[in-house]
Amino acid sequence: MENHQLVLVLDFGGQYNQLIARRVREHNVYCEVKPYKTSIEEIKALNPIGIIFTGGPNSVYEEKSPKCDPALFELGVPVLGICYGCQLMAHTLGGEVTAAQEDTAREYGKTETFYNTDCKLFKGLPEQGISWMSHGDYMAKVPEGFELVAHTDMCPTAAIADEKRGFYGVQYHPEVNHTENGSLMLKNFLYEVCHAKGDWTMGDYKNSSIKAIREKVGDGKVLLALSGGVDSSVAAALLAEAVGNQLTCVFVDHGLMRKNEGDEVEAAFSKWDINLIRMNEEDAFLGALKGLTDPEDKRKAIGAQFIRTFEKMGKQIGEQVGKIDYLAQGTIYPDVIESGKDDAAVIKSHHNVGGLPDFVDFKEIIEPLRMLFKDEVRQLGFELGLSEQLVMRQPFPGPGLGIRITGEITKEKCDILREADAIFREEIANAGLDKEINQYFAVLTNTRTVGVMGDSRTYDYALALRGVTTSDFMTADWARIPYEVLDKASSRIVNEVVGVNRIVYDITSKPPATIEWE
Ligand SMILES: Nc1ncnc2c1ncn2[C@@H]1O[C@H](COP(=O)(O)OP(=O)(O)OP(=O)(O)O)[C@@H](O)[C@H]1O
Ligand SMILES: O=c1[nH]c(=O)c2[nH+]cn([C@@H]3O[C@H](COP(=O)(O)O)[C@@H](O)[C@H]3O)c2[nH]1
Ligand SMILES: NC(=O)CC[C@H](N)C(=O)O
Ligand SMILES: [Mg+2]
Repeated sequence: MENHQLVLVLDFGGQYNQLIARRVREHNVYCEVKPYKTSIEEIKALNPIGIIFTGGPNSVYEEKSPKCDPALFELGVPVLGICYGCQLMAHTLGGEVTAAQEDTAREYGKTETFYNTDCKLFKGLPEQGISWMSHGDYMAKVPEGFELVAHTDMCPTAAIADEKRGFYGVQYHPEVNHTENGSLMLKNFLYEVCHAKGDWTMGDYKNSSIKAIREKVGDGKVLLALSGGVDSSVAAALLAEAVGNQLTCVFVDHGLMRKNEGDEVEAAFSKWDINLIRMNEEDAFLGALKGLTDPEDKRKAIGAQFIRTFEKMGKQIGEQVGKIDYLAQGTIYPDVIESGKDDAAVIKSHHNVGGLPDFVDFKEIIEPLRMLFKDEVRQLGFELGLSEQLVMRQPFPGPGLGIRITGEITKEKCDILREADAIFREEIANAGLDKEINQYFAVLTNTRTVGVMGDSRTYDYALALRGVTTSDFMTADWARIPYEVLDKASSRIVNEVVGVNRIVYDITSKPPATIEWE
């Protein structure tokens, strides 16, 4: 996004890093998160208007803890350090950080904090408020040139500033909601200190993406993987606007779709002015999954089969329209992060990122939404004129029922799950809860349990129902679905679906669980 000002977030392994990026973008400034190891050359090339250091689990005085290049402080670019980032700045510039002693500060949670509102960071804000703390280390000495600009009862160094050089550090977490006015403190850093123009809006993003796609693709041809979900539909609308009929969309019916999904997608997109091809690949996908039980193996098999199908389609379509160089996908930021980008742990390999095979037979993969969060994608969808019904759909993962069946995947299990899931979704819709619950579905466990039906013993699958509320799908809470709705869904499923004799409801949040079971 070379047309926008950029704030760089350097990631030291904190828990709230994505939240920092969100907050910055909410203030209309484009922001990217990069690993702390990013070289000084790369940072210079990015030309950021400001740099934010995140928190992190380490202690700066330990030899092996992540550090930054001191040259970073010579760039003339303002820096805001948060928690570990603040301690690192102090440590690097000649201050001293130690483990907190009993009479100094070890603070956790909501803490009354006093601010010096002459400092730019706190300009126009109240002198007192709650901040969210999470630290066991303490800045015993702050570097030369710095002043103390906030304190708590326990901690004299709740915030430090060297306003001349534009360096600020806060011991608390301004990015979390628990910090009163935290978002406005970040805004002050962006506008008062970094002099941001506020040039990141979805309208701008749309226009500059369209321009960038046109420049890249020229008169080349693009194959877009269209699932009918929110992300790829928004990507399709963007590409259609950018390159018109140089675009062909392929919808793969992999046999792991929900009930009637294939027909619905085909019907919905037949109204669009795009070339759409529906491809039935059930045998290929179920074949690739045969005998696999480990979730990561299954995800990787599905990811690889997707690409093989796209390559096959690329060749076939290429014979009619000319060679296809580009494969486009609706990959979004959480897909990238959760697949273990940079130093983050691999949670699960999303089929379109970590599940990609090593070799992909296209010149390039185009992913115009790769830097966006889900709600930003939705905003872009509205900007492109897509209907609310499409933009606000609940997400459906690319591997489909493949990650909702534990153990080996067979056609029989897919059929059982399809029926049960359709009933659950119907009951949620009947209860008018389909907008409130952000994602809801059934999961077929690999556990069979004993039941009694019509006076005889059954030994069938236990099925789980899952419903979550979330805005960004990075964290989620389980939905408090009324008992009557669960009751209706449960009794209908055991009565109508052969092969299921027990229903459980999943009451775990994310973290510690994830939304999908695999
Ligand atoms: N059945 C499919 N056919 C073609 N492409 C697919 C299919 N399933 C997934 N993809 C590709 O993989 C990408 C990632 O899938 P994902 O489910 O995250 O996104 P989505 O389906 O577009 O949106 P949503 O998250 O709302 O379901 C999609 O954007 C699309 O490019
Ligand atoms: O396209 C996708 N390919 C995948 O491999 C994949 N894995 C999870 N998801 C979806 O991502 C969101 C977060 O899910 P988890 O909490 O299970 O990681 C939820 O919305 C999941 O449905 C996927 N989507
Ligand atoms: N949240 C953080 O960044 C913690 C920083 C450091 N590990 C401390 O305990 O003080
Ligand atoms: Mg999807």
